[in-house]
Amino acid sequence: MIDKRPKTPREVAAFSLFSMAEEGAWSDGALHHYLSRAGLDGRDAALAARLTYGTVQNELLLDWYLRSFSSLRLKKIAPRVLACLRMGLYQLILMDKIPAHAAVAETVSLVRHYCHANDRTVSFANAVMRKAAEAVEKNALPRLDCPDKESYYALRYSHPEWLVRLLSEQFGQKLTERICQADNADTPVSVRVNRMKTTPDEAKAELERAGMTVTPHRAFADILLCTGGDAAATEAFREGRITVQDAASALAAFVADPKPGTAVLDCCAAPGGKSFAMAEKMQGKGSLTSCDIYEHKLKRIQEGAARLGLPNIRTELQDASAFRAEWAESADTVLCDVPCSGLGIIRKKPETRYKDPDEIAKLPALQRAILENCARYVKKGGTLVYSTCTILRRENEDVVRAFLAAHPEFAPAPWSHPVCGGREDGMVTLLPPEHDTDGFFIAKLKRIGN
Ligand SMILES: C[S@@+](CC[C@H](N)C(=O)[O-])C[C@H]1O[C@@H](n2cnc3c(N)ncnc32)[C@H](O)[C@@H]1O
Repeated sequence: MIDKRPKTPREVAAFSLFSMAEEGAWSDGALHHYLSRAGLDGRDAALAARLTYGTVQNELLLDWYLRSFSSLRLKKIAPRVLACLRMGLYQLILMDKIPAHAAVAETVSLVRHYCHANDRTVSFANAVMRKAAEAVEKNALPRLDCPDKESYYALRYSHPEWLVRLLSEQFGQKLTERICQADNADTPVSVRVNRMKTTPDEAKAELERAGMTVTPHRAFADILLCTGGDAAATEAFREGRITVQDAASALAAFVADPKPGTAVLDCCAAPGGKSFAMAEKMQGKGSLTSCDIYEHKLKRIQEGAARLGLPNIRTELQDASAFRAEWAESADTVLCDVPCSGLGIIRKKPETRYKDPDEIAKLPALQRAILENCARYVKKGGTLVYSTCTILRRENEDVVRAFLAAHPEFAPAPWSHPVCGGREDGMVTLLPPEHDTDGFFIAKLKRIGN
């Protein structure tokens, strides 16, 4: 992280982008870090967030424009300078409230002060920004001429073309465009109310008193959507009356439906969101074993359980693809919330879209191995839930269908919820523009027998 304390929204955004480029930081983590150091007021903090996320969300489009204004190939531009120019073009081309002279002057100032730039580099940045400002002013930006709709969506909404083509095959062109749009929209922070400590009405009033605008989720009573503040910095959060969780993730716990006093295994549990929701449904009674393959992540689960007042969560370091003989047929409910491409949560983590597609293609084999292994822990008559935060069929229905074909002892278990209605085949793919949730997949299966 950069040592200097940022003082302005643009400095916060630029430092966040530098940390992403130089240290592989996540956008939300870097932004949170620099915002906490800057101590900006609410409006400036919102501007810093918009500049950071907007630049990442539109990176491919901004680079496409940049190529027509830059005398240098993008590969030849130093990473910090490139980040500043992208953010500058974002303000000029895609934001409507920033005066052009401010976007130009502030970008050049960032390059001069924070990019180890010599005079030539500063002049270069100035020339790029001035050319872009002139094109915007004369309404003479280059047109996005693309050979087909998929390549247009890929450029317009800065999604990799391989992803847009896969989504288009699965969902059709219209819905694919809406998914890409939703991925770039401002998203409220979603919190789930801990019913063991408060009610949705009380939590809403408390968050409003803390200055936030709070809207209950249209179909999920425990979920409140918050804007205008940091829900995780409130007393309600610190004292465990709320936790940050999307409706889709909370829905997975609802679907698992663990009863008080039963034995539950959460195989890929960190940082613990679904374990917490399940433990609350169990009213703190029974045993919930929350496993992860990374020891340091178990601490996050323990801290969350303590904050929320959930005595029945126990953590275990365990590889979900490796068999633990003593756990065979021991759990009433098993949740496999497997590692996945994360392509359903682009609206929260915009850089997820730029992950290596070759790495993503390897995931179904691991997901299948985890499901196969953890299914062995389900008691006869027990429940197995498989979930991901991706919307790619090959990580979702394909994994579950292959599993069911090989395991006649399991069958789909129907369920229903106002978020998505009745699911006769036990499965749902949630989409941000349709369900007001993250993109997500949930499948509920039952082990046959008593
Ligand atoms: C999608 S996240 C789980 C999110 C979590 N269920 C929640 O609701 O907060 C997947 C988790 O699986 C863990 N993981 C990855 N490979 C694993 C494996 N082979 N066995 C167990 N956990 C694994 C990751 O460390 C990560 O914490």
